[in-house]
Amino acid sequence: MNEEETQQAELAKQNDPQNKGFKAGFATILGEPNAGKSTLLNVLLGEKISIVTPKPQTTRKRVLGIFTDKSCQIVLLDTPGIMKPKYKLHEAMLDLADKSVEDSDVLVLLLDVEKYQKGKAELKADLAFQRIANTKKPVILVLNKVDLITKDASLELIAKFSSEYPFREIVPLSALKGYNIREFLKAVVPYLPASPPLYPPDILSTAPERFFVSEIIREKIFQFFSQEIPYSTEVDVEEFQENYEKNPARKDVLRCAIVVDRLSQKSILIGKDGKAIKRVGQAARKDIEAFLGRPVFLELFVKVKEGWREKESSLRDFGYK
Ligand SMILES: Nc1nc2c(ncn2[C@@H]2O[C@H](COP(=O)(O)OP(=O)(O)OP(=O)(O)O)[C@@H](O)[C@H]2O)c(=O)[nH]1
Repeated sequence: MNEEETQQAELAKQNDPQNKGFKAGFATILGEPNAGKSTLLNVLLGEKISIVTPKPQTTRKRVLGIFTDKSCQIVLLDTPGIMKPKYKLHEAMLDLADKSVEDSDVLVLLLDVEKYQKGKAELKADLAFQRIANTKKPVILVLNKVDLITKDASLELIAKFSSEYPFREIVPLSALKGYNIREFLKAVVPYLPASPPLYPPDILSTAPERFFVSEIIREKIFQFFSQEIPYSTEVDVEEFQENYEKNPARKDVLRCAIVVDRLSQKSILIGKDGKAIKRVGQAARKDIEAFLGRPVFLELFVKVKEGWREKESSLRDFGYK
């Protein structure tokens, strides 16, 4: 669908009397790094649209995931994991999270229950909770990863958290196992305003394809490199030639820069005889082709932008501002 067709579909829907009783609105998912926000978003949408890795802080920009069924549309705002800011990059990420909160009808606080069982951690120490503790918006608490604790432990936590804050609902679930996802939807929908769909029902996200391309490459870097490399890296899709649609004998061409923070990181990313970057490229190309549903030629190269995480201009270029 081109932009004009999308707008027409939108208008047609707004005038459709069958939309009576429909609810639509924005929900922001907040949690500390690794709580499972991206996993939840992906299971809700049934497609891998937010990157998931076992390392904390892999989500940086907010992804607009859109869940639509017969009676509702939930526009999900995925926020970066809430942490103590160390770099300007982190401050910009937290500003994005605050902006998502402001734009929401309902907030979803996600906790990793394993951290909380047997009094190991306290709700008031959770950085995501602190960020929204004074909000007037309705907050739904999601206890994620209940597959890792006993039923009794999960009931104990529900009782404890409900005495600590007036959560509108508390939903125990497992995003990874897909357990209790329906309950989650049922908890969110009452807090959405009566409204026709805000977006056409067949789209899952408003982010452009090049965004997903860079996210997939970033995911591979997180998988294949350790220590500070992934956290110092940004991926910039410099060229996206869409050849395949016009001529299926020609692949789309993607030229992407992996931007690093320091010169010493460049040789690590490239690896001996270019082996490391080749591995990233091969794995990313496979996933990009699966995501786009067409063959691509992927060219990766490394660029050094000294101290980019601290520079206002670089943060703006990469869309954090
Ligand atoms: N056992 C279990 N593991 C889970 C569950 N949900 C997520 N995980 C795992 O927890 C890790 C972090 O999940 P993510 O979805 O990337 O977490 P996130 O909150 O988006 O993390 P950031 O991107 O760092 O903000 C991954 O290894 C997931 O597989 C769950 O319900 N049960």
